[in-house]
Amino acid sequence: MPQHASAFLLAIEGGDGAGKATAAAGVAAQLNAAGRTATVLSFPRYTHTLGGHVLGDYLAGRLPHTASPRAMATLYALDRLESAAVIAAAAAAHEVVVFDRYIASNMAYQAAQVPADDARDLMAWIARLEVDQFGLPVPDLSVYLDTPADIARTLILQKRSRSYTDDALDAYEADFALQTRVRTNYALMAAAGLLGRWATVPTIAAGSLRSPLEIATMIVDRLDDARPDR
Ligand SMILES: Nc1ncnc2c1ncn2[C@@H]1O[C@H](COP(=O)(O)OP(=O)(O)O)[C@@H](O)[C@H]1O
Ligand SMILES: Cc1cn([C@H]2C[C@H](O)[C@@H](COP(=O)(O)OP(=O)(O)O)O2)c(=O)[nH]c1=O
Repeated sequence: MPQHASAFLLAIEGGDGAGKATAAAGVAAQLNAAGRTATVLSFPRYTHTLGGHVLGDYLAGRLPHTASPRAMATLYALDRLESAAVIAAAAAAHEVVVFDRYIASNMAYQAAQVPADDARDLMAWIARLEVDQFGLPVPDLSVYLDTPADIARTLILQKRSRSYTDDALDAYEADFALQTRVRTNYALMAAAGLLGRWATVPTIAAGSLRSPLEIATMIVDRLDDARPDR
């Protein structure tokens, strides 16, 4: 198996229904077709980790009470900590590891649950927890898929059924105001370069959704901009 000690870590980020899973799969397919080995890791890993199982129960509304944003952030971070060996193995065996959500999701979503004035502090707290304390790698590039909330909602409702809930919308997806704050947080993180380098990819052009192929191509172009020597 080829070893790529310095695999490029590409995080696909955005709100629910922004098209992340589709884009992540498309990017990996394009890279693999070009002979550049790539794999996708999706977070949360609901069925693989203890943290993921608990999160699935929470998102499906099966837990008896709400948890604080810091407690929730810790569960999501635990899911990644439990996956550290899987991340390392993927990075050792591929040139590019594509994350379908990563640490920035925790920052965007949990900071959307606190007053706006406290959002930056919570984002910094999560980055310290995951990177400094848990030792998780910072991505080489995070791509923010900028999909307007109304389009994203339509896409969510088209989505296949999920492992942790039979509902069409999970607890976060059903909260439209939350999705708007999440988008604001992503824009802030991308502008400030929190958690490393960012590129924003608008999924809408002239009022219509770009094709999955076009979106994947735009992301691969950003990846090559970030790593011009490869
Ligand atoms: N560019 C696109 N054009 C048309 N449909 C799309 C596009 N991207 C995603 N979809 C569809 O929208 C739904 C949500 O996409 P998905 O990639 O699962 O989003 P996310 O992972 O961000 O929640 C899926 O049914 C998917 O097939
Ligand atoms: C990975 C991650 C997700 N989230 C949130 C974003 C989503 O609203 C929710 C579920 O993630 P997601 O995998 O996008 O759910 P789905 O299976 O519906 O695509 O968890 C965090 O708050 N922190 C995290 O670290």
